[in-house]
Amino acid sequence: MTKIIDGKAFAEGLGAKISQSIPHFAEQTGRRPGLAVVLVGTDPASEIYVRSKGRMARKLGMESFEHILDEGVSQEELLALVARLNADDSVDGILIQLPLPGHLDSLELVSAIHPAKDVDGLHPVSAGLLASGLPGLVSCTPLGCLMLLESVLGSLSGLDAIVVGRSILVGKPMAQLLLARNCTVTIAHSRTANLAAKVAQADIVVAAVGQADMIKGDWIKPGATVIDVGTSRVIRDGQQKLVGDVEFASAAKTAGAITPVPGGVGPMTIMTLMHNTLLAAYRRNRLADPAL
Ligand SMILES: NC(=O)C1=CN([C@@H]2O[C@H](COP(=O)(O)OP(=O)(O)OC[C@H]3O[C@@H](n4cnc5c(N)ncnc54)[C@H](OP(=O)(O)O)[C@@H]3O)[C@@H](O)[C@H]2O)C=CC1
Ligand SMILES: Nc1nc(=O)c2c([nH]1)NC[C@@H]1CN(c3ccc(C(=O)N[C@@H](CCC(=O)O)C(=O)O)cc3)C=[N+]21
Repeated sequence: MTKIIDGKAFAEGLGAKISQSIPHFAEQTGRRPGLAVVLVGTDPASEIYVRSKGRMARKLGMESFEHILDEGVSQEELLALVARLNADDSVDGILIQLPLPGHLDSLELVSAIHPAKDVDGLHPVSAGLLASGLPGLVSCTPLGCLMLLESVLGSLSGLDAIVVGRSILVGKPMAQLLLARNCTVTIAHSRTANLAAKVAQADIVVAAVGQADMIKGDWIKPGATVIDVGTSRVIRDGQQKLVGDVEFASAAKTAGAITPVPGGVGPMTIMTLMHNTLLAAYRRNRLADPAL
C-alpha cells in the first residue's frame, strides 16, 4: 500500500511544538519572535503566500510585520528597508518574497539581509554554511522535505536520491541536505540526458521543476519515496487545479510513499519558515535551541 504523506498534519504537529517554545522566549526577552515579510507588487499568488505566512506567525504567537511595496519601488529604497529591518531588534527573521519585478536585483537584496535573520536560507552565507556542514538557517522548502522524508524512512543513509531542479531556493539546498544525510545524490536539470532512466534508479525522488506532470508514474522505482515540490496551476475539466511535477495517479501506484499537491510540501514550507524564525530568535538572543 502506498502511503500518502500528509504534509498538512505534519506541519500542524510542528506548529504545536513551535508555539510551546514561545513562552520561554518571551520570559527571557520580554517580547515575541518577530517575522518581517517583504512583498513587492500585487502578484495574486504571492499575496496569498505572504498573507498565509503572516496569519500563521500570529496564530503561533509570533509578531508579523508585513511590508507591502509598490511595484515601482527602487532597489535603493528596498536596500534601505532591509537595513532598517536588520537594525530592528524586534525583527528576528526577514523574508523577501520572490520573484521580484525585473528591475530589481534579488541576489543583492537577499545578500543585504543579515545572515542571522535569513529565515529563508537564501543568503550566500547560509548556503555556504549548509555546504560546509556548519550550523545556519536552512532554506524552508528543502528543510520541510527532509522532515517528511525522515518521518517516512527514518535514516536516509546509503539511499540513492535524485533532485530534479537546481535552484538556489529549492534544488541545491535539497541536494546538500540529502548529501549531509549520507544519500548518494544526483542533481538533474533542464540539460540532463535520460532523465527517466536516472529517476528510475532512485530510492528518493524530489521534484522541484514547476512543470505539471513532467515526471511520469512509470519512471518511479517500485517502493521509492516521492516528494513533489512543484506547484502549477492548470485547467482540468474546466476547473482550475493546483498540480505537482509528478503524475500523481500513476506514481502513487508504484511509489512506497508520495506527497500530494496540495497538502504535501506547501504547508511544510510555511511551518518551516516559522521554525526558522523561532530558531533565529533563540540564537540571536544566545538561548539554547528549543526542542522541536
Ligand atoms: N510547495 C512549496 O512550498 C514550494 C513550491 N515551489 C515550486 O517548485 C517549483 C520549482 O521552484 P524553483 O526551484 O523556485 O523554480 P526555478 O524555476 O528556479 O527552477 C526550476 C528548475 O527546474 C529545472 N528544469 C526546468 N525544466 C526541466 C526539465 N525539463 N527537466 C529537468 N529539469 C528542469 C531548471 O533547470 P535549469 O537550472 O537548467 O534551468 C531549474 O533548475 C515551482 O513550481 C515552484 O512554484 C517552490 C518553492 C516552495
Ligand atoms: N522568498 C521566497 N521564499 C519562498 O519560500 C517562496 C518564495 N519566495 N516564492 C514562491 C515560492 C512558493 N512557495 C509556496 C509556499 C506555500 C505553498 C502552499 O502552502 N501551498 C498549498 C496550497 C496553496 C494553494 O492552494 O495555492 C499546498 O501545497 O497545500 C506553496 C508554495 C514559497 N515560495
